[in-house]
Amino acid sequence: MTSDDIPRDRAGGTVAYITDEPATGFTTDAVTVSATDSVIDPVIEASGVRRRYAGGFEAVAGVSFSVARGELFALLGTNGAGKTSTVELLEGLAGPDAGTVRVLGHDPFRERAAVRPRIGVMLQEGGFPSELTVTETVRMWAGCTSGARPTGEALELVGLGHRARVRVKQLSGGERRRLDLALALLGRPEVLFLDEPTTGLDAEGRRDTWELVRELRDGGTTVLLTTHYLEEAETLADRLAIMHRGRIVTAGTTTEVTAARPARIRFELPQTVPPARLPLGLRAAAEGHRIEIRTHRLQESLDELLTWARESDVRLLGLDARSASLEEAFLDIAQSASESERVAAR
Ligand SMILES: Nc1ncnc2c1ncn2[C@@H]1O[C@H](COP(=O)(O)OP(=O)(O)OP(=O)(O)O)[C@@H](O)[C@H]1O
Repeated sequence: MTSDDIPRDRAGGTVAYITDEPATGFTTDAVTVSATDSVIDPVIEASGVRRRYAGGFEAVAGVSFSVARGELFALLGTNGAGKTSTVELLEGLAGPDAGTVRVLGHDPFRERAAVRPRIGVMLQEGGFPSELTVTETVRMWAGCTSGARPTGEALELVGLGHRARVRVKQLSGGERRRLDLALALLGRPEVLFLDEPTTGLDAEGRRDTWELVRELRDGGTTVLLTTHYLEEAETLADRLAIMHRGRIVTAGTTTEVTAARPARIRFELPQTVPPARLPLGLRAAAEGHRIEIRTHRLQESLDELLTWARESDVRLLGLDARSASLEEAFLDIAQSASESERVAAR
């Protein structure tokens, strides 16, 4: 890497990469990752699944993953990556154009009657009759659900007990999401599909929902979650997959997904200390006093930096060192995907 390649951060400082590290970019156009390895007792299985819409656009282009009983699996992805299109196949709302889908050992589309009573579905948009009250809506739904929970219990579960008599049209966006969740939980499902369950919820509502989802998972419910909130996936998911343009480009536990990304060390040098004085292995371009170092050897790099600072009597201002987050991994994927698309378009 030459100094011309060194990107500037938003604060106008310098980003230095430890150069003897493995490449971290993804080749999202070429890679299709399978997340089916070593899953014992799979409850949800997708194998080589494809879905094409009218006009021939392939929204799901060969997706494979499995979810074990009692596991919480998160499907993440860029906008339009194909998450909802995939989940709808698992929910039995459509059949795949190729590949196989199994839920609780059945084809959810062809054997809908065997699967539907055992799953709970929270769609991205519920669409309730707006004139009914919250209670009437739950009762109506309970009429089509075998072994439904009592209405009050379902509403208390999602923190809507105090809104029971309110008309649906008077609920806030966040309250409607909670009502959606109450309906998905009515039949005490073995498998729960949650499509962006906390969109529109405030911070407290989001945390309450996380708590509830965690309790359900701990009670043995298998959960497939799609979300745009990376913190949500990081907090809840046992494993996750990241989709882009119809394919899974990386999958695993949060630790596995972030392990390949470099950690960051940030600090500011006093104005009297030029960056060129940094040890050779950590040296940034000789401009700017805000330094960001990316490294795959966080402990060694930090050790080297702190030793140098102590021996040179230099105070590192605002020192911050952290491993890669899921958000960074995600942004890495989105960025390298756009770059490979730009190259392909040339
Ligand atoms: N009924 C449809 N007909 C044609 N194209 C569709 C249809 N539904 C979705 N698509 C397209 O398929 C692609 C995948 O959409 P999908 O909703 O599955 O993505 P997503 O990952 O859930 O997106 P988001 O995160 O933005 O909700 C998008 O390009 C979308 O425009």
